[in-house]
Amino acid sequence: MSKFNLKELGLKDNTIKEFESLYEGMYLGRVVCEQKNYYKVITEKGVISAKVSGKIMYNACSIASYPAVGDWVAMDRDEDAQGEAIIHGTLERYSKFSRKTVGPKDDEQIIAVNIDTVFITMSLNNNFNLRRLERYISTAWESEAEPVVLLTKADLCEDLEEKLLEVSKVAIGVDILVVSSLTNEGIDKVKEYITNGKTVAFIGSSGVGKSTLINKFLGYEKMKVSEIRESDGKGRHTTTYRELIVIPQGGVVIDTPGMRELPIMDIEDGIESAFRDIEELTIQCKFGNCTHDGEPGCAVKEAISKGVISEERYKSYIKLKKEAEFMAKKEKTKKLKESKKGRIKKSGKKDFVEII
Ligand SMILES: Nc1nc2c(ncn2[C@@H]2O[C@H](COP(=O)(O)OP(=O)(O)OP(=O)(O)O)[C@@H](O)[C@H]2O)c(=O)[nH]1
Ligand SMILES: [Zn+2]
Repeated sequence: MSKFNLKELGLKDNTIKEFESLYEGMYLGRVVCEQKNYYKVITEKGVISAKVSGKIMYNACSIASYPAVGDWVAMDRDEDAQGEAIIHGTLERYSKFSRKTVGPKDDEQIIAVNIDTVFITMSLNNNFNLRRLERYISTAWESEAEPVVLLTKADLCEDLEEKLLEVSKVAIGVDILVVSSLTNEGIDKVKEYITNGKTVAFIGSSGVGKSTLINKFLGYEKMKVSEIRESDGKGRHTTTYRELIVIPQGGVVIDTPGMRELPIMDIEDGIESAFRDIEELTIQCKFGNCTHDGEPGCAVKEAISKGVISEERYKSYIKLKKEAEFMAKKEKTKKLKESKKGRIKKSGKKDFVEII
């Protein structure tokens, strides 16, 4: 008898179609977590251990081509057999939240895939930073999941109205929720997104209260929560790896370790969506090739001088665009090199412990 209904775990019709056409005789599962190349995968019968086939390893172009938390994978061994199942393929992802790895390398690091909603979690005390929020929102739009801004620790905020106004100016077209795990304010609003067949991910800095919230949805303390010094808002990293969690009342949650930085990949489309206010203005500039740097009839400069758009937001937009353009160029060169080389071997070192 089946223990889990895969549709309730987020399986979509397109994935089923793809699976049936490509992986006859195999079975489907969803990656729960990954550590040192070993995967935990949830199937209809329960959670099993798995590893990728030699062929996947051989053909992998980068770490990002390996299965990630939230992926649907095709496996060949019967779930009741002893030992690990072998993953033979990853089904197409309908959304992917990723960043550039921290440090000098330009590799992509996948944070979560196949998510319907990405909760951009930011606390209303020390962690509050609009520029960082813009970075997260841009990445979230690029991911193809629906971004929702989740402002936590409302109980520690004394100027909520003001902060909400500021957030509403940068989170255009994005739902904004305010919660407190201490008073339970707003928790039900978050629950509305976590329903049967839906997958949500909590993303944000360390210590903003992601695990505390997830424990609330679970009804028990699954996720370790570390004490945080409220004086400077700094906390130890508690969540050390990404994990997919099935919520008993329905829905799937992906918890991710707190991020210190969010270096971006080539997310130009995401930036366009996040900064649609500025993008719309650029079309109104007198000159089609306006650089918004002092030309006459510049709608962007005019909006800034009138206070419609803040100078800081505009600078943030330019900075992100430059970063994304740089990454786009890098990606292009890298793809060219890869196609010449054929493949890249995965190094043994993995990124599951996220001290970043
Ligand atoms: N005052 C207050 N404290 C909270 C709230 N939510 C969480 N905290 C506290 O904030 C600290 C960090 O919470 P976590 O849930 O571990 O934060 P996290 O985002 O999961 O952190 P990482 O696992 O490091 O990414 C703990 O001391 C919590 O008790 C809240 O709504 N109000
Ligand atoms: Zn202009």
